[in-house]
Amino acid sequence: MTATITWQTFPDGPAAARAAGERLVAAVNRALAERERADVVLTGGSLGIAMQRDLNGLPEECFGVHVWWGDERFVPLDSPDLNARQSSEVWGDSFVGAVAHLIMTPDSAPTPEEAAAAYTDQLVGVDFDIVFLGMGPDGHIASLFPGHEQVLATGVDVVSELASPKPPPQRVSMTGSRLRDTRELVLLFAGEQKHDAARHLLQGARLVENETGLDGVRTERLQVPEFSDAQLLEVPARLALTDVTSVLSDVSAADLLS
Ligand SMILES: O=C(O)[C@H](O)[C@@H](O)[C@H](O)[C@H](O)COP(=O)(O)O
Repeated sequence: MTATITWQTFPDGPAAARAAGERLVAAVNRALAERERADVVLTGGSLGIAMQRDLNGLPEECFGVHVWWGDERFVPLDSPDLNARQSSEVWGDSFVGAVAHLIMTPDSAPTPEEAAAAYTDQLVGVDFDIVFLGMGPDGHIASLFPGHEQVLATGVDVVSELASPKPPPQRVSMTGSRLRDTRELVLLFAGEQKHDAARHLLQGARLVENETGLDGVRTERLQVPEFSDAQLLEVPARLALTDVTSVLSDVSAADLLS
């Protein structure tokens, strides 16, 4: 099935991260108002962590907010590499009272497979309000890497990765189908080193709308084709392109397509 995605362009990575943080706050407040519960899925990486800093507008007490991680590095709880640790270190007073659903680490799970199975159990019946994903220069999202069979996993919510090309090698990741099953999805990336992957990401896409708001933010809408398994394996970030996806970046789609 084809999808129509939204693409917003910002002057730089920090500005895109701030916009992502605003999306997070809006999604939490809307979900709390509607169902007294909000389920947000965070990610690691430079912008994935930066967007969680200085959040304005969250309730002082975040009861009913459930925080999940789309992927986690399988490292000890006290490791500086742990995505959840990096998140909580930038939260400050945000998310007081929220439930943080940590993926098990080697402190409590003997293997990444067991951590993946335990997270699968926790996720039963959970509806995501918003999912955030970063993209690596190789086109990976979460811990779904080009050429790795986990990219095409179906009928399973969480997988393990034992040989990640991005250190650390052992990881746990939600699958493409679980990450796509959300009310809103934000794919966030910036920097020259990501532009090649972004060009590939948009292969076969067609620009259908283009406007610049009063705030100077350019918003484009693009139709993306249905991707084959081979195309998903080549650029796993294609999994993130759905009708509810907004890409927040420092480069416009038009520039990448030209
Ligand atoms: O744990 C991780 O490493 C991630 O979840 C990973 O998918 C990350 O989001 C991208 O690699 C982008 O990271 P950068 O923004 O640092 O390039």
